Amino acid sequence: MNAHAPSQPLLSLVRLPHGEGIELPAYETSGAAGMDLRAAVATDAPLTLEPGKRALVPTGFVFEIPHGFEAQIRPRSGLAFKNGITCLNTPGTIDSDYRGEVKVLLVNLGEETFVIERGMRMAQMVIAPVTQVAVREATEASETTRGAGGFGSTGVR
Ligand SMILES: O=c1ccn([C@H]2C[C@H](O)[C@@H](COP(=O)(O)OP(=O)(O)OP(=O)(O)O)O2)c(=O)[nH]1
Ligand SMILES: [Mg+2]
Repeated sequence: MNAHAPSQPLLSLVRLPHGEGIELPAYETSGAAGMDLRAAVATDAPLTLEPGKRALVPTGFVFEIPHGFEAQIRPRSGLAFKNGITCLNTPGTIDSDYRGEVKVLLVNLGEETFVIERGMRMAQMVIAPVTQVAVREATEASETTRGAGGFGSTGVR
């Protein structure tokens, strides 16, 4: 389901040679927040991820994120729960001006070796609006009730 309504921001994808035959990212259900990303590893060379090891897994695409948005690469909860596979840098940040291949930094926090095969839905991507702020240096910050309290200052109950 990749139909484009005129008011929707448009994500353009440029397929790389090793992405040939990989399905485009898509929302799996009508209310899905994320689109699943598939692994563009070679069919005859699946990626073996030993416990404790990490790997940068290709998606096979250059993404042109619309200006004013970012893509956040996040783990899939099923892979995390069943296999201990997660994204090391979650959420990974894809800038709207990035024109390289999007890759997913997976890490195996499980006890078993995990094999990533071509076409496997390995992670998901959420497109989110970004606000770029103006920055200035100031001599003092405004007063608040919280003040400098943090890191558990309000308790747990
Ligand atoms: O999971 C990720 C994270 C990043 N990137 C790409 C797209 C992103 O726009 C670029 C830079 O990412 P980031 O800013 O997180 O990395 P950095 O270490 O700060 O590198 P740079 O100095 O290139 O910004 O790398 C990915 O393909 N996958
Ligand atoms: Mg950066």
